[in-house]
Amino acid sequence: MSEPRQAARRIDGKAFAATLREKIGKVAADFAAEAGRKPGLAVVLVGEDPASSVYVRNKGKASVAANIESFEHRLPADTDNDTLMALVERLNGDPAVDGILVQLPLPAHLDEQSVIAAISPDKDVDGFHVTNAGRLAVGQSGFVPCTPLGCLMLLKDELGDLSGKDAVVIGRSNIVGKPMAQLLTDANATVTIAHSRTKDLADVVRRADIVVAAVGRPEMIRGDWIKPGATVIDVGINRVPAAEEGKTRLVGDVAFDEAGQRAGAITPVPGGVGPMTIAVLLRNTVVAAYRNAGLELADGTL
Ligand SMILES: Nc1nc2c(c(=O)[nH]1)N[C@@H](CN(C=O)c1ccc(C(=O)N[C@@H](CCC(=O)O)C(=O)O)cc1)CN2
Repeated sequence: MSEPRQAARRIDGKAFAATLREKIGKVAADFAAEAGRKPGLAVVLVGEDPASSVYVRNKGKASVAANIESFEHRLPADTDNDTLMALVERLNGDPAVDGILVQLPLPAHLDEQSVIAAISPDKDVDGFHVTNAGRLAVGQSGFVPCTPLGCLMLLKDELGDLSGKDAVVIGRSNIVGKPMAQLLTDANATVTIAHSRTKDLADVVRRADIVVAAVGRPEMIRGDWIKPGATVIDVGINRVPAAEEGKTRLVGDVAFDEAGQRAGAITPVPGGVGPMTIAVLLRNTVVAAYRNAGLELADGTL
């Protein structure tokens, strides 16, 4: 009789992100000594979505702790497109602002695409502007979206070289799925992008050495879909009812306990990919500051 598999290694994104933020803080301090000012990050929140408010507050706190100037702009939920665009234009022209981020999702009456398009590509630290998406697609340096870049950092830390690995990315959003697939391809993995119309999804996942789940459906990826020893990166952050009446809890897109019996390593939710999103945002802001000030940041520093 075979022994039951040992539980997977837990990839600690929270600890990895803390170490990265510390390093970013030192590089930001070096920048300030050289440029005579701190790197600056402007975050714009429209409305009062509770989760978005928390993320924006956390971005401000993390910026300050990493020697980055934080400019927070909170606008009422009924802000119109022209007012938001005017603020973005003002931030584009502000020399103290190196990075601009408009927190998503925006209220339904606002046009997300036109707002993102209005951000200067050189200040687009979210990496959502088509110019930066295009730069990533053709291998030019630009800004890479924070969540997929954070996932890649965790994967490289866990596996080292990704060459020749079979990877599946479940989800094809512009913010996570597509850039993730591009980053894995650039790292010489063989990549499949799966989505809601993929046939036999479980079989596609079973072939993968690397699974990145970004579908936004609680615990959709089951344990018996996971190839033994695979590395599983769970991007999902889903709030579901908890056992205790009236309470909620967070779960990922992967059934963590089941998958953890087969995977070699797996990110938890919370404490996996989520904290990397903010750490990489700070990293992109410091990189933007160096570029905008025309100063040299040695390759591989961050
Ligand atoms: N303009 C942007 N909007 C949004 C982005 C983004 O990258 N740019 N990503 C998400 C939200 N997000 C950052 O904005 C974000 C999500 C989750 C976390 C995080 O640390 N999550 C924790 C759990 C937090 C909780 O208890 O709710 C974790 O996973 O451990 C950070 C940032 C959508 N919008």
